[in-house]
Amino acid sequence: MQMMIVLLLLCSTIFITILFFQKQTARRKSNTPPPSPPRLPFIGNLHQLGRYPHRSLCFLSRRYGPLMILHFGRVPVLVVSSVGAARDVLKTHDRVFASRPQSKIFEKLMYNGRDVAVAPYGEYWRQMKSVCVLHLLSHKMEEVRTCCKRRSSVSEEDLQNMKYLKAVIKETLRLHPPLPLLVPHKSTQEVILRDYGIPAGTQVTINAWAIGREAATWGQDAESFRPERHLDSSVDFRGHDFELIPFGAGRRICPAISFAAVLNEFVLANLVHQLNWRLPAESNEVKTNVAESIGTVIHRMFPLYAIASSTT
Ligand code: HEM
Repeated sequence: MQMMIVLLLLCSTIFITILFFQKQTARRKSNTPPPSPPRLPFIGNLHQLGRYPHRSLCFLSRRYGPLMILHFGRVPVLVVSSVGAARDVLKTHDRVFASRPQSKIFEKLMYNGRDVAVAPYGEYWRQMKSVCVLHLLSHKMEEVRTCCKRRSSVSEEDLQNMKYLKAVIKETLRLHPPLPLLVPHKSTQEVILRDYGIPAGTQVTINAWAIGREAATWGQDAESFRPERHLDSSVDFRGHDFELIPFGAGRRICPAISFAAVLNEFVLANLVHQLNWRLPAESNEVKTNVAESIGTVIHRMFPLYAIASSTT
């Protein structure tokens, strides 16, 4: 009997000690912030962003890792640059990171910050988003469908079979996402991400451009435009596959994905089907130069001139 009591006491002491150490380690881990490149007074790391922030951040992430903290002036920003880290933020902790940072620019340009795209996470945003999806976009999609049916010689059934056309659109969005850093997110509570402590109120930037070019996912030819890679792959841009997130993922995903996909496919299919296309003789260099120009969204620095002629 005495032996049993001693054994029980011993087991509970071991158990309590393990619990204590686990708690201590978790506390130590949660106090560790993600790595940061050295910063300058006042401007922080702003000088390292350059003309193409998505490229500079991708370069920095190779040294500091898929989760790093940069300072935009005095504001700490968590930069997310890998498939796994994006999944952690946009899926595992989706609710925590579903808010938006507020800024004077958003206030001035986006209806006092009340536009659905920049509204903080909460009841107002929820209502705006459901209105947006249910009414505006479904109505617009119907409009596109009826209008396309009347004017187009490519039907929706035809589109289902145009596997290569869909692959071209996917490959374009992989290498050239119009919003390479998505729209900034903000955390609303403290969270531990891959052993790093992320305080509530942290601004988050997700580098969809870097993720779309990750060699570990896309192979050694990740930088090449090769639509064929999508023909036998189930990876899609609808927010389930974190390898391809030009529309974001999780609660803040672009509500217009279906609308934009249908529109892109119809327009491209009809342009190719109804017209013959050729390049002006002198434009060979421009044709291959896909340099980016920075604006609200990324676009070509050198416009592509092409000559259309009737197929009849
Ligand atoms: C190819 C076309 C498009 C692309 C690549 C795109 C991409 C995106 C991205 C990356 C986001 C932010 C996702 C995030 O924060 O994680 C977004 C949000 C949003 N997009 Fe789009 N978008 C496109 C077209 C459109 C169109 C045509 C509309 C409207 C008709 C639209 C309406 C919105 C709205 C309202 C949000 C904010 C959602 C929220 O904050 O809850 N988008 N889009």
